[in-house]
Amino acid sequence: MSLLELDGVKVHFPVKKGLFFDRTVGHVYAVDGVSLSVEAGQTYGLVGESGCGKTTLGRAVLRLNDITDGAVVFDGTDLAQLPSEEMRAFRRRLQMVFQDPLGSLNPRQNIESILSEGMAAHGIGKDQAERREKIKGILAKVGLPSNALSRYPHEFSGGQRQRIGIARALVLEPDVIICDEPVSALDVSVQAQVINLLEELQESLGLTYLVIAHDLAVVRHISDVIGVMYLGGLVEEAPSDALYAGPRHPYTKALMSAVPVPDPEVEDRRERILLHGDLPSPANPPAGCRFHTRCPWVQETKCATERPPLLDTGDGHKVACHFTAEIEAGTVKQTLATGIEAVIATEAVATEAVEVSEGDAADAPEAGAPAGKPDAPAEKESPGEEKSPGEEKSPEKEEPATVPAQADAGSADRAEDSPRA
Ligand SMILES: Nc1ncnc2c1ncn2[C@@H]1O[C@H](COP(=O)(O)OP(=O)(O)OP(=O)(O)O)[C@@H](O)[C@H]1O
Repeated sequence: MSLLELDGVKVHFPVKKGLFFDRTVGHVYAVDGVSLSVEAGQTYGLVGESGCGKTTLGRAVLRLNDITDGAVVFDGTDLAQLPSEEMRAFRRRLQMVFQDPLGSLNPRQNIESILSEGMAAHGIGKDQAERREKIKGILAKVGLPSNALSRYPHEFSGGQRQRIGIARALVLEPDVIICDEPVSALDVSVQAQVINLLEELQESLGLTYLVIAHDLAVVRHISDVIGVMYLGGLVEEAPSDALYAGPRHPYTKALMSAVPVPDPEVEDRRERILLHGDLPSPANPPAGCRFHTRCPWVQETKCATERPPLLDTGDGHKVACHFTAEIEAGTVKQTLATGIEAVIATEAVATEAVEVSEGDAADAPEAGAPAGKPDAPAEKESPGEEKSPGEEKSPEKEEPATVPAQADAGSADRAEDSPRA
C-alpha cells in the first residue's frame, strides 16, 4: 500500500447568497474526483494552470479544507473520516510548505519562536533548551547559520525564508511534506537551490513529497510521478520521464508543445498546439470531458456528454480521454486549429532554466547560460550564496539571466530575492 492514497477526492465549495449568506445557490467544483497514490520516499508532482484546484487538493489532504467526498488514506488511516481531535496527531506527520515564505511567517516572531511553536504544541522536546538544540541542527540541515535563531523573517532573503519554511516543517519530523508552489516566488537561480535542498533532504530523511506547481520545469526534475490537473480532475499521470518523452492527453500535449526547446542550436520543428479560450469556471464546468471546450481533437460523439475516467494505457500512462489511442494513431480528425504560435492561456508555459545537471543535485544553473539549456554547466550551491543575516549581498547575483521571455507568466510578480535588512 502507498503511504498516501487519494480515492475519488472531491472538494466543493458552496456559493452562498442572500442577506446573511444563508442561501446556497451553487458550488465551486474545485476538486472533483481525484485519485492518486504517493509512494513512501517518492515525489508526486502535481501540475496545472492557475485555478485548476491544486492548492485545494493539497489543503484537503491536511484537512485544511473540508472534503466533500472520497478518501485520503495516509499510512492506512482515512483522514477524511477522522474526528478533528484525532487528526491532530496526523498533522505533525503531514506538513505543508507554502508558496509565499514571508506571508506564512509571523513577522513579529523570531525564528526560534516560529520554529519552536509547533514543536511545543506537538510535545517535541522536553524544554525550550532541548528544542533550541534540535532547531540548530535543522537550521544547519537547511543551510542557515545558527545565529538565525534570534532574527526575524524580514531580515532574510526570499530563498532563505523558504529555507525557514522548510525548517518549520522539518522540526516536526514529518513523513510527508506538501510543497505548494515552493519556489514560484523565487528567482530562477534560487529556485534551483531550493529544489536541490528539497532533494537532499528527501534523500537524507526519507521524506515523501507532494509538490504542487504550475511550472513544468520545477516538477520535472524533482518528481518520480507527475499528475496533470485540469479543472478539478487529473487528465494524465505518468512517470516523469515518460510524461516528458510522450505526453498522451491533448492538454498535456499542449502544455509540452509550449515548452521552449532547450538548445537554441536545435531547430524546433514541433507543432504548437493552440488552446482556445480560458479555463472554464469551476463553478460551471462543462459537461462531459472537462477539457472538450478547448480540445483541438474534440469529437462530436461522447466528448461533450461523457466524462472520461483516468485509465491505464498499458505503458505507464494513465489518461482521461475518450480518443487517446486514435489521437496517437492519427485516426481522428483535428477539429480545432493548431498553429505555430502557442497561445495557451496558462502560466504552465515552462522553462527548463531551473533544471539542474543530473548527478550533482547541489548544482544550480549558471547565470548567463543559454536560455533554458538543461545541460548548462552549473555553479555549486552554497548557502552562503544567499545573504546571511546581516551580510550584504549583490542583487545581481540572483538575476534570472536564463529565463526566456515567455518562460513563466508569474515571473514578473516574483518577489525579488534581495536583502531586506
Ligand atoms: N474557500 C473557497 N471558496 C470558494 N472557492 C474557492 C475557495 N478556495 C478556492 N476556491 C476556488 O477553487 C478553484 C481552485 O482554486 P485553487 O487555489 O485550488 O487552484 P490552484 O490550481 O491552486 O490555483 P493557483 O495556482 O492560482 O493557486 C478556484 O476557482 C478558486 O477560486
